[in-house]
Amino acid sequence: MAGDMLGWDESVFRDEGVFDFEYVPETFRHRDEQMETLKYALRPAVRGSRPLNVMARGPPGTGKTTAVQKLFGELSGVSDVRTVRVNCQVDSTRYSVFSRLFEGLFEYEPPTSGISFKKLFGQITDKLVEDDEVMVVALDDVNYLFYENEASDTLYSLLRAHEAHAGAKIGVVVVSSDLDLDVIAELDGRVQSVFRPEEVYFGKYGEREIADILSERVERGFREGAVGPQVLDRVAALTADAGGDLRVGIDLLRRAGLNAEMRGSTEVAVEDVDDAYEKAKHVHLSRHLRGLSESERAFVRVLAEHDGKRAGDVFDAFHDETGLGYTRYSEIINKLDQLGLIDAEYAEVEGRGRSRELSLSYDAEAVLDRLE
Ligand SMILES: Nc1ncnc2c1ncn2[C@@H]1O[C@H](COP(=O)(O)OP(=O)(O)OP(=O)(O)O)[C@@H](O)[C@H]1O
Repeated sequence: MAGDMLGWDESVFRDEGVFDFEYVPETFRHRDEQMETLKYALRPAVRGSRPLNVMARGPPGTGKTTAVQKLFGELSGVSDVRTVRVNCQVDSTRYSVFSRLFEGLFEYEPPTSGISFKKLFGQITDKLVEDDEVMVVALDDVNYLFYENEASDTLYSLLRAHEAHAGAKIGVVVVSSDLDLDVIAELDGRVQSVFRPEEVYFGKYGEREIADILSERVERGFREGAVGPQVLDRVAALTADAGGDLRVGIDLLRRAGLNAEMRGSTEVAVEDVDDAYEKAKHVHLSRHLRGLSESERAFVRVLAEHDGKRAGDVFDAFHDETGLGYTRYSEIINKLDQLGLIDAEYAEVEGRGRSRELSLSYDAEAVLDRLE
């Protein structure tokens, strides 16, 4: 067998586990500012006081969950602080959120016989008071509580815990990746009056930042020399193009590695990345399209017919089709741009100043196929 071919017991990977989505990275670059604000808000907990509440927002895959996991990891090392992260996509009612908190605190599930919310809540706060501990709760993907209309009740209970149960100290970190959702405005007035969180924004990573972050993953995940700078740059460029969700890049690295192995090569090639992207991108495309509303789908359909045209011209066609106005039209453009489904680029137009040109980020035919 040639020297650069893989034997059965060989692999391009050193540790494939670093490409798992649950993997918490060793170093967390380009998020210092966000981590500082979070630490500032939570610091009182270390001194035994109720921390400030925080709202963290930003598009998908920008490190919000990772920031919470890192901080909670550090805080759990400090005695008298309890941390619980709730994934609201899974636990999307007040009752299930508090069941999760109970479990985090007692390390066993609450009785399934169905105790009342009041009782569940009382047991949690009693325990905190008894042990003289502060609890920090992260409501990750809080947008799902809003979709279920449970957000106000859940937050109200958490934020007023110290009034309902003297001595109970709870701080809340709310995390949302739905940029269309104005978290504060959507809450009831009674919650708004007690919820004045510190705000932390997680912006999209740029291409250089993506390459920098992924280079660490490459170092840990691949054998030396398996992934060269060109491959890394290609992955970063495709990830940035697809909207900047770091998960896309991590997934591409892993798939490209598997492609190289399939060829029996010890080195990942740029073509391995491109092949992986060809296959994976439609997975993302279908996922995005499934989540769109009727008017958003209508917009995508119109754009497929007017790919690369100026925003004004596309609007005329969109308006003819749907009867919707310019405000809604702009909102749709911004959302789909954020999702990485379309590109909205400013271009100089002779004699008319700047105007936006709109194009689909995917092949129009592939999009139309999947819209049906
Ligand atoms: N600065 C970074 N350094 C290393 N890895 C990172 C960084 N930012 C994000 N990641 C990785 O990218 C992936 C997505 O990050 P994370 O889940 O924290 O994003 P998120 O903003 O919470 O996404 P969502 O809003 O979709 O839940 C994770 O695998 C995480 O390890």
